[in-house]
Amino acid sequence: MEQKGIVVIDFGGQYNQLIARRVREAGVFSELIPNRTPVDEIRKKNPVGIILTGGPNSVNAEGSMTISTEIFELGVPVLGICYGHQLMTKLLGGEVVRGDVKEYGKTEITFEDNTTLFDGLRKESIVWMSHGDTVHRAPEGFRISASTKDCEVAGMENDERRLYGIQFHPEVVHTELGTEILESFIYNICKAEKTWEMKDYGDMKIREVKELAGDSKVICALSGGVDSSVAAVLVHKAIGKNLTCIFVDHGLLRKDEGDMVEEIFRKRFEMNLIRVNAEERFLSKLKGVSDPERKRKIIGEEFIRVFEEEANKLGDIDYLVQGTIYPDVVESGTGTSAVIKSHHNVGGLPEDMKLKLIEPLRELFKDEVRKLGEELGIPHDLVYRQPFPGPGLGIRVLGELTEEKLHIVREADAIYREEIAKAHLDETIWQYFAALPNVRSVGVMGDERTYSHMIVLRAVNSIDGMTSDWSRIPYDVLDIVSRRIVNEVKGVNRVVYDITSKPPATIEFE
Ligand SMILES: Nc1ncnc2c1ncn2[C@@H]1O[C@H](COP(=O)(O)OP(=O)(O)OP(=O)(O)O)[C@@H](O)[C@H]1O
Ligand SMILES: O=c1[nH]c(=O)c2[nH+]cn([C@@H]3O[C@H](COP(=O)(O)O)[C@@H](O)[C@H]3O)c2[nH]1
Ligand SMILES: NC(=O)CC[C@H](N)C(=O)O
Ligand SMILES: [Mg+2]
Repeated sequence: MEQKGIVVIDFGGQYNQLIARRVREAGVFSELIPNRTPVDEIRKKNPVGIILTGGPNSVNAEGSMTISTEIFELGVPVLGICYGHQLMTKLLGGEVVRGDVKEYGKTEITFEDNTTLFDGLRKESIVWMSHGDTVHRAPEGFRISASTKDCEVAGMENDERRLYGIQFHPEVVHTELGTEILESFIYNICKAEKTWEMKDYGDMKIREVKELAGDSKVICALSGGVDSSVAAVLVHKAIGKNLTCIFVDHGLLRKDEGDMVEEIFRKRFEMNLIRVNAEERFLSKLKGVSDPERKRKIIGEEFIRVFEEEANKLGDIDYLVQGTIYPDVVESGTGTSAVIKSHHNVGGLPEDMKLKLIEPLRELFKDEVRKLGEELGIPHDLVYRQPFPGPGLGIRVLGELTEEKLHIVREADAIYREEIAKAHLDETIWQYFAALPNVRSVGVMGDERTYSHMIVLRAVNSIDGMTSDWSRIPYDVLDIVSRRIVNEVKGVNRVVYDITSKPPATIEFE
């Protein structure tokens, strides 16, 4: 029987779809399936290998996600990653404990000599971790293949049974040898054949949209950002003039952004575009609300109400296109994965929504969307714009929004962006912005006491938005930005720079 690639079993981790994507990138078909899938069904798929993903549970907690031990008896190599590594340990008789020291983000690791999984790789490298539990004792028959300062069993293997466990995440780009390690599992251990190519994704989606929409009219939620621009161009190729894009100025955009988006879009694209100025209705709905998830849900619902009204004006419209991408989906919670934040376009949608969604980019990550955008002929500078979240400054002013705070963060952000561009750092930093925490502190300005707002600057390097590290912006640039913000933006007396990676932080603050 033909072997069908690598099955990735979902225990609710943040990077699960990323694992399947990395396997496909390596040239082997891969799909993500729920952990409740009966082992018999997995057997029928006849996989060449199985990967158990990470997840938010603790294997020792009651009711935590699990799988039948038959999975280890299929004669197919199994790689457990993070939660998967811990689960393999527990199910096979080893011991998992709450670690004294937890590891989040960048971690130095040492690979042992003569391992199978790390064969041919240098001994010391950097991996990305995100765990609180730790394997205290590997199951019988396993030997330790890697360790870190705080985690003795960071890797374990049992060649006879072809079972492998690793505590770190090889699927995230910040793990230095991640691709090599996954390829070692795929090719050296599973002996998979290269049969999968990620081509014609755009053509496939264009065909799907054509079939779905037929001759009917469709609207597209367009922010001027990367994802919705790519989605709009793709759908436009499928249905042409039947597409109308709707850009909402919700009063939470950056300085001058509304006019800029409108101008660029009208100049560069031949698509119908409606701009809706909805500042007042968004701000009045958000008045007095300080909980981040409440804010996200209010913004998500209000977006849809605006789209519904515009759809009614245009006549008979069933479909709404959104530039939703996979990180929006997984961070909003999928049932197995935890809710990290409800992205307005997924977890923030109202329940009583009438428009049906078309989301051609839903399985993709940011860097894949960019590649697709260039293939569709969208100019490089548009495709490589930095991301800006749909809820905008609404989640960059932490806690309750006021006109004053929005003004402060907008001005500070504009200065920051101007200086980053002057220093030619805008091409290399993935995303950078100012945020306003709900904190005041004491300062002394012109010999007088001040008690004013603090601005936080954030800049991160990432590829797919799933993990990130903070950018090492030269001190001189930070110095100019700080001085300009305090001098030019009234109501600010302190500027700090965020030096946290994701995980444990996220890129945005709410
Ligand atoms: N101001 C807006 N007006 C209309 N639709 C919006 C607006 N902001 C966001 N959306 C919709 O929500 C989706 C998700 O927003 P998100 O910010 O993740 O994507 P984007 O703006 O298209 O791309 P980027 O990540 O580059 O900012 C968008 O693709 C778009 O469909
Ligand atoms: O469409 C969006 N709707 C949202 O509600 C939202 N929240 C965060 N982001 C963007 O997603 C990426 C990952 O963000 P976080 O690390 O903050 O979760 C970063 O690029 C964020 O800017 C959003 N995009
Ligand atoms: N990323 C993971 O898979 C984490 C596993 C488990 N929840 C822990 O904290 O150790
Ligand atoms: Mg955006």
